[in-house]
Amino acid sequence: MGKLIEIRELSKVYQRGKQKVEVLHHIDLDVEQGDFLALMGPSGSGKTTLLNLIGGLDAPSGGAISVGGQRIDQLAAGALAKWRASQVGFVFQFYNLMPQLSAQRNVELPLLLTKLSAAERSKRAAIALQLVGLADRAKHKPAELSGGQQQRVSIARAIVSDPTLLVCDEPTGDLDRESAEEVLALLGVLNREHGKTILMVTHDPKAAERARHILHLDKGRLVETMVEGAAVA
Ligand SMILES: Nc1ncnc2c1ncn2[C@@H]1O[C@H](COP(=O)(O)OP(=O)(O)OP(=O)(O)O)[C@@H](O)[C@H]1O
Repeated sequence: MGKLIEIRELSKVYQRGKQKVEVLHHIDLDVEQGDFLALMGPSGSGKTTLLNLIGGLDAPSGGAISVGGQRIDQLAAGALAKWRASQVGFVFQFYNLMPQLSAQRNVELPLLLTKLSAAERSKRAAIALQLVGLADRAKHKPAELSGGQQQRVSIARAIVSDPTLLVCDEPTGDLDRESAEEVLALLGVLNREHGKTILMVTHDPKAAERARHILHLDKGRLVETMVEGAAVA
């Protein structure tokens, strides 16, 4: 399938008062197109930081990140935002839906940044909601949906722009087992049948088992895993 993500010598330093704290230490990682990668590790090990760098939400302190051949660490803020809008879908633990908007309108939101007509936006959002099994909930507001349904709306929002990469930060962290399984099954379908490359941070070993590979981060370093084809470069 080929390589989608190439990370070399990636580091991230946060300034805390006068102190510098290096939370990622020279990370090397390759991710194949079509992979489904679970990222595990203790609290504070840098998982969210790494995910946000790969998704272009934050800039590294050093090193290189290429996604689809594009050096995203070298893009200026505006170009990075454009890249992100077209290439990455984000799924968060607490859904981050707009409470006053219907499911349909929430899913349409990323398309407001495009030149698509209102009719086309509406059509694409309806298709995305159908794909996550919530066509009949399009008019509901988030408060009128269960946690699992809200997370599926947020997944519809993440895929509505047809991005290559889905970045999921503890997507099942706020869900009961049954809803978590539904969300994981949906991510599996998006990976296998729609070719989405998925990076998922999780604390849940059952969630991690649904991925193709599991990576462990410890104190800002990737540690080798025993899983087949471990992707540490
Ligand atoms: N904006 C920031 N400024 C300063 N320090 C930060 C910032 N963001 C994160 N950190 C620190 O970086 C370290 C790694 O944080 P990160 O959120 O990436 O860890 P994590 O592995 O995702 O943790 P958790 O599992 O608890 O979500 C932590 O020590 C955290 O306090």
